[in-house]
Amino acid sequence: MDHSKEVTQLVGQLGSLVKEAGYDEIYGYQIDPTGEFYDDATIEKLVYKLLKAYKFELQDTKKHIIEILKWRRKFDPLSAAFLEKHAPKFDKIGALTLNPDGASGQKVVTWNFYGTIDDPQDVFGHVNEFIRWRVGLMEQALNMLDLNDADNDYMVQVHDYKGASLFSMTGDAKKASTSIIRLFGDYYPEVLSKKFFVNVPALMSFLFNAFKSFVAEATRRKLVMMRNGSELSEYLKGSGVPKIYGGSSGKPLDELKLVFDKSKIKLPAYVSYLLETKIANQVD
Ligand code: HEM
Repeated sequence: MDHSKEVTQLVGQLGSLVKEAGYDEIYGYQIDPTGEFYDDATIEKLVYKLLKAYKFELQDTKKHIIEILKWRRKFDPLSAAFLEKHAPKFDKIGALTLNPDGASGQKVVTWNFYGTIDDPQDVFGHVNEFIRWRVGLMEQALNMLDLNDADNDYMVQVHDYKGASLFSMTGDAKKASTSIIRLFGDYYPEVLSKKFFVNVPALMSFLFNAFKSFVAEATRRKLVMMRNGSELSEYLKGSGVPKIYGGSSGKPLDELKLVFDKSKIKLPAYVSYLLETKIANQVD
């Protein structure tokens, strides 16, 4: 179905949404049509994505855009991704890889190893610290997508639960998980192509349905659970995927990790501008 009418209508109203929210950036793109970093073609793609998330209902989409903008103004996810230094304990439980020869929607992959956590209180007990790190990983992955490339405008997320036990599913872990699930559901619509859960211990597989109940319906359909890591290759292949998961890379995930380093990775112009402005204001 052609939705160009809704896209045009919504693009025409972005200026007023920006005014109402007091903020003009979503997923690193400037959405104020009068702004110097505004790019028509990209914003049309972004607006299409947002409309799709809310079933092409204009009023509902507008309401959600305002909520997303207000949340981004307050939470500052770009800072979580590109400025803040997160505790080294998080390095072990998350990674971002690129998978350039992967299938459509499978060129950017985030990984979480929540089963390797020895001390759940240390990781999930300070929930804000955890949330800022997890959102930062999400934003770094978003930054590697290209909304103008129909093969790279969605990402894959993998949860590897190797080593997980029911003892590690503490109250803190449950609270942190449900907070992230809600936050991703509310503020990151239409970014996932698939989310895979691998090495899920048989005794914990019931958690799949338990967690799924918190997830929005459209996302629920994208979740796939499997017993072993190597089964992942039935769904995800490529040079950004290590052999233990059935991919074609001989390197372990640690070596494939994309580490954000400003000197090596060029951030989009508007993201750089916003970050530089923030740094300048901190110095003043
Ligand atoms: C030690 C045990 C576990 C911990 C600490 C944990 C942690 C988390 C966290 C932090 C999230 C938030 C989303 C994210 O970070 O991407 C999440 C989501 C989720 N988890 Fe787990 N989890 C555990 C076990 C399991 C198991 C065994 C399953 C079964 C497959 C499972 C299924 C899910 C599902 C379906 C979601 C929602 C997906 C989403 O909306 O992102 N979890 N979990």
